Amino acid sequence: MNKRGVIIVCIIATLLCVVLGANFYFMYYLNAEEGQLSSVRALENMIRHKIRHLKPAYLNRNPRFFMFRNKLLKNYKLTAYENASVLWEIANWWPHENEIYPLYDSSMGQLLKTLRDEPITKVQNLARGTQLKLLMRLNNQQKVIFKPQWYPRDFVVEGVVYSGKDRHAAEVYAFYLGAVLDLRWTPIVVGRVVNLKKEIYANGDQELQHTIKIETSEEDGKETYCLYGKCHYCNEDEVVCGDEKHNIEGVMIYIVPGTLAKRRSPWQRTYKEEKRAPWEDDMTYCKSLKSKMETIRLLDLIDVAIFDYLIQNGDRHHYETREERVVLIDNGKAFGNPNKDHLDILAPLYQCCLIRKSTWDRLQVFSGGVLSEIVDRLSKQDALYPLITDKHKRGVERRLLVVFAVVEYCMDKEGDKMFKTL
Ligand SMILES: Nc1ncnc2c1ncn2[C@@H]1O[C@H](COP(=O)(O)OP(=O)(O)OP(=O)(O)O)[C@@H](O)[C@H]1O
Ligand SMILES: [Mn+2]
Repeated sequence: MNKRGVIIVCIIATLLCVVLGANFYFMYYLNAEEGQLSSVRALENMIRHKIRHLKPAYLNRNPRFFMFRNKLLKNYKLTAYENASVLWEIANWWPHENEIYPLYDSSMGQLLKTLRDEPITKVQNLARGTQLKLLMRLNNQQKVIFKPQWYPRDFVVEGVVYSGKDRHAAEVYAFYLGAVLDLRWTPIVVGRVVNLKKEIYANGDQELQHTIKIETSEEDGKETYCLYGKCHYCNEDEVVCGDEKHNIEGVMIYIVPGTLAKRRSPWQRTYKEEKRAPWEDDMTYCKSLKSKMETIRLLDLIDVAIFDYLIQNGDRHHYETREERVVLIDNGKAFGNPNKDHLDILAPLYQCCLIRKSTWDRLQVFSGGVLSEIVDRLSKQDALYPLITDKHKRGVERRLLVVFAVVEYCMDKEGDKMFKTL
């Protein structure tokens, strides 16, 4: 070969290398991505398969349910009381670690009634968190947090899982669901219709009054009160307005006594639609967590994942702890879209394949349509009943089956060692 020939061969070889190299590089990434994608898909297919072949015990009513039903209904029944102060004092002694209230206590029904009936004596904006909320004082004594209604029950929040504003009634639902599942880690919450003029504006401090717009109709002179409040996302164009009697719906959230610490969730989303978090693509994500995090904390977070999956709260970017145990504060972003289930809220369960034995036993008590039914029965007394639409109720049942299916999938993988008693 002459010199020119050698140069041409070299150029061709280099070009080939570059093209092939780039191609291999590209193929490598394609495969890696496909591998991750297929593992998420494979899991979904596995769950689909498991759901089709669920044992009848998961689909039928569990006779053990009757042992719980009457006790629950009795314990949470709104009951007349004499002295609200005494009840508040009792309830403020209740919390122990992350258990906010006792399993059964004759004061519970009375406490619920105080939240419904006691006079609101002072109101101010509460600029904690990012959404509109108020701090209210009941009968010059007990402080509660108030979150107002933004949407009617049948409003479908489109978009990503954390879209939209708070769904006030979800906070009440979460309280009763926690009670039923024995995850008594939520604040005590009661729905209430409140008068924006006579109860909020009239008892509000100056700063709050400045965040309420009063408009008078030129036609009939009728006033409309609209609150925009003070918070990160608050602005004058997004308001909660009273009806013709100035009433608004909202929820009274009992303040959890003690110190809460806020921590970043390991399964936090990026909150950027174009950017995915590591846990979203890595099915082995839990492996490293298991060595970094105490098992009890991990088990708490798995309970939280099941709870959040049932109600479709995909916004637990941080979780809060009380005495080193996880509490379920802020459940307002649940029940956004009844037509869509976000399986990835369950990632802590299917990636770690661990669950507290007590949680697993408890979930099975409420199989066969009973879970949504008992929450419905309990919440019948609430001022906001029905808390959710029938479509959302069916969603809760559908997702409970998914939880059963995922646990079955984990049992195949891990056997009985997936159940923990911590
Ligand atoms: N019932 C409660 N008892 C004690 N503290 C509470 C209670 N509810 C809320 N808080 C405190 O107020 C903070 C804000 O409340 P919350 O998380 O409900 O607001 P948010 O506007 O939804 O916040 P974010 O936008 O971060 O989700 C909480 O982080 C918590 O520290
Ligand atoms: Mn929130």
